[in-house]
Amino acid sequence: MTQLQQLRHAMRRAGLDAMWISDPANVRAMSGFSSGKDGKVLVTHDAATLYTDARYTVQAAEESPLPTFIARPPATVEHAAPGLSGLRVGFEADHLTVAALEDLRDHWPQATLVAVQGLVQSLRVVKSEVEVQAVRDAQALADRVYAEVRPLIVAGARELDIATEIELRLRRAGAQSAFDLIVASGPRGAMPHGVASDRVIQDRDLVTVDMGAQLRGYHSDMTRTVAVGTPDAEMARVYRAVLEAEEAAVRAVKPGVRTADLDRLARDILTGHGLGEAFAHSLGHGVGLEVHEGPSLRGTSDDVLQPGMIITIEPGAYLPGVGGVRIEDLVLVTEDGFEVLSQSPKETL
Ligand SMILES: CSCC[C@H](N)C(=O)N1CCC[C@H]1C(=O)O
Repeated sequence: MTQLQQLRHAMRRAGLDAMWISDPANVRAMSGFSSGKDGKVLVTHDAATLYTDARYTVQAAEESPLPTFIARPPATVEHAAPGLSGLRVGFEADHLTVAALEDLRDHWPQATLVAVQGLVQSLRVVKSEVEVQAVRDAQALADRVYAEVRPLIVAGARELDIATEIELRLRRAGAQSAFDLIVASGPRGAMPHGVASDRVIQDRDLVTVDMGAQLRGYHSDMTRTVAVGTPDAEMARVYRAVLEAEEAAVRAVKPGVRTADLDRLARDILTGHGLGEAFAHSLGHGVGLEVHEGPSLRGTSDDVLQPGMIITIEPGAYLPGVGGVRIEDLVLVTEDGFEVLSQSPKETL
């Protein structure tokens, strides 16, 4: 079943006659149009239309099988209005701005607008073979770039130099960075989102490199923490604890497992090493058209692993004023277990 067919089933279950899709990743998922932020999709039970403007006439025709209406707002919503009279139309409450909602209300007075959350996203958590291949290719590229750049992580280099090298190599390969590159050395390692700064890497630093490629719209995500010279004994201990938690959580990945239980497993190991408080975020997340998408590997999540999900396993320990460690793999949930997509070597400290 295509994602569009799945969406129509989901719309029926939610009592919706139509769905106005504005979230860029959802626009891309439903239409194939890659400039999702400048597109909208209207799906009813018997039609689906892509709306974008004249800057994208050629691109939309090349990328999307959907009939396309080229116009700028408000002509787009005016075009849709007659067909929506008397219908219950869902909109994406976690994306549409208040102003855009007001606009829909003004132009579709005969429709009942229904706030919907996560409906299209839920159809994206299990990946098709084509999607898995796209993420696989993105990760393979990231692994290659990491191997090229790892030797440059030495005392005297700036975090920004490392990030620039990674970015340049991704660009040359026709991809781009999946997010603002995290290169956090020494005490900056205590920042889970420590994007590369002009700090000069010092001997004995641990350096956390969190990187991903975005290729054909799909993302990868991987973290390695590396040592420059001989690290402090306490940080080496923290590294081994995080590695133990990461590897144990990866090994536990299989269909039917609750993601909250995976988070608990990693957290308990870190707690056993006195690092429970230092693990300041969830164990991971799904990866696909967005770098952060479902399922959530949060302690409070009700998500359950299914074959075809692609997730990160990324425990960390962050010690303010001292430093930090994070180790992250990108993992495909298979029919009987898991496959680790990220192949870059991890250091033994
Ligand atoms: C801004 S994208 C960050 C990618 C990274 N791998 C990641 O997902 N995380 C780093 C810290 C925890 C986790 C997150 O929840 O952001």
